[in-house]
Amino acid sequence: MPSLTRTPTWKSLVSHCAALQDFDLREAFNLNPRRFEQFSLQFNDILFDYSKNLITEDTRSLLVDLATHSALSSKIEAMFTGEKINHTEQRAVLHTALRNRSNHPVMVDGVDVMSNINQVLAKMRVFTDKVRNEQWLGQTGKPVKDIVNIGIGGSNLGPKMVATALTPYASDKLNVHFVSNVDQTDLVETLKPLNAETTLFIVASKMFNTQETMTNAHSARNWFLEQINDEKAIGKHFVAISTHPENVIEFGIDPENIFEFWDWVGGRYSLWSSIGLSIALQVGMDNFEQLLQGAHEADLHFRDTPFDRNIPVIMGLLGIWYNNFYGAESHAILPYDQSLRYFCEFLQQSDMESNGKSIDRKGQPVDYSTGPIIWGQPGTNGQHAFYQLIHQGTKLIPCDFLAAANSHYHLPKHHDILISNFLAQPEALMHGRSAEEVIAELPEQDKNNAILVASKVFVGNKPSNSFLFDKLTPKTLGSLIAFYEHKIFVQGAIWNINSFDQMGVELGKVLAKVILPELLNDETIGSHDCSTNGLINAYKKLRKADD
Ligand SMILES: O=P(O)(O)OC[C@H]1O[C@](O)(CO)[C@@H](O)[C@@H]1O
Repeated sequence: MPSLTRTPTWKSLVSHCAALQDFDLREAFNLNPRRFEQFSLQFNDILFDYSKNLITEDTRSLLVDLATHSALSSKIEAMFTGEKINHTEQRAVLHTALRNRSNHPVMVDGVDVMSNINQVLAKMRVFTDKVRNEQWLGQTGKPVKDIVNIGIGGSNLGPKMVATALTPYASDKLNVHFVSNVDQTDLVETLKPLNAETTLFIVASKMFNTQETMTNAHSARNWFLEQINDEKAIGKHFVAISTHPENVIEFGIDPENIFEFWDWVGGRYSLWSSIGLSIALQVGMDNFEQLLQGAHEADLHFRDTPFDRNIPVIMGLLGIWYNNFYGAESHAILPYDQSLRYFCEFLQQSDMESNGKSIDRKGQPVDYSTGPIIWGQPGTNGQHAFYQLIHQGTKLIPCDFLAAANSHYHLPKHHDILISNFLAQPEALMHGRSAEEVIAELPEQDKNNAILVASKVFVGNKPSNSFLFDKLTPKTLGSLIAFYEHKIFVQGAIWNINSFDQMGVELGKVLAKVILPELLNDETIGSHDCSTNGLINAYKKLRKADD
């Protein structure tokens, strides 16, 4: 098979992009009043408007051709049916099975994984009901008030994002906290207001040997035992989630308190598994299952819908359009929803750990750009921080805007103000403001001030997608997350990379293991390059001065 960039479809896209150099979105909307209908899709309560993109019908057809010629359909099937598409680690990739509410069998190595999945879901239900109904009592007979999820990466970002997003569904008897950083500030400041008698720790780690999580878990255990000096009490205050129960038992957690998952669940795709226990405790198992249902329906859409009407396929293709043909380096995620304040952080891991790769599936260096830099934060805060650069800077930054038509809260005016901004920003990016428009608006004495006029011009023609949904319910959130997961899949499939390993996080960990013992003595270190030696030795001096 020729390299991606030498395929006829790729070459057609290169020529098409060159032919579109003068494409003007304002003109496209003026000429075609049906552009919104042509380039928007409805899925349940989610409206996906992608009409404000630098595309024509031909662009869409060519991009769909690219997907077709990249064997996207068979790659999707391979994922859903449990083929070991994570070939470097010889693993299936089955987060879709975790939310397979149809219960149709999904086979891995000849075994249907659905029965294990359902058993763990049932165990989660029993446990969460007990805790939420105040039947799970701590060592001193008191019900749980605070839950501390200790985990990092996928064992933190997904649960933290969803638990935060679904706060309106939260039990008012429980507070869920997340500790991830090995920086002691995280644990110390989280535990400060808590009482061991009413605290439940969830140690969440796929491998159960991750340095940050294990260090935090041991310190949490010490904090607990300082207050309740009884090893036996650990069983009532510590539960674990892992694919490695043997490591959990070694840590000292009761085997009864282990919630299992499996090596065919990638860390960054694991919130649907027992890693979502903190979510289920916060919002209840019925709501957790609604989250799964939303994702499942999005999975069916992704698997069964023709590419030109398939939301995650279109999202992935548009990303490729800008990344590979316009040289865009990043993609902004801009939810107009404070509940989604961790959505971008979550997607940074999902996307960048998945598609931050530079070799193809055969181990050959790629000659095209792969995963984008994902960044952003909730509107309207972002508007008062970095939108200046999106509007008037030199870089092309495709944006995703997301908003719910209905808030969970009812203060007068707030939501309409929020939504007016959600609507105005994509319009401003697309429409821009010409020098003539600027001059028309300026007072008479400034109309000839060329510098002022130039500084107020917005070139416009900047692309964005908008997602508008009814309300941020568990089900809608499940669908949105699944769309983004599948968008990442589509791009990885077309770039022909393995989106499901993460070897790039290893080297730093290995080197830190070499450095750690060097910090534990007072000797001057000379075994690294002079910069690293200099920093280590400076740290040791400063640390001593601090003592
Ligand atoms: O759940 P674990 O095994 O502690 O791993 C945490 C995170 O570390 C990584 O392996 C590397 O950052 C992630 O993929 C994973 O989500």
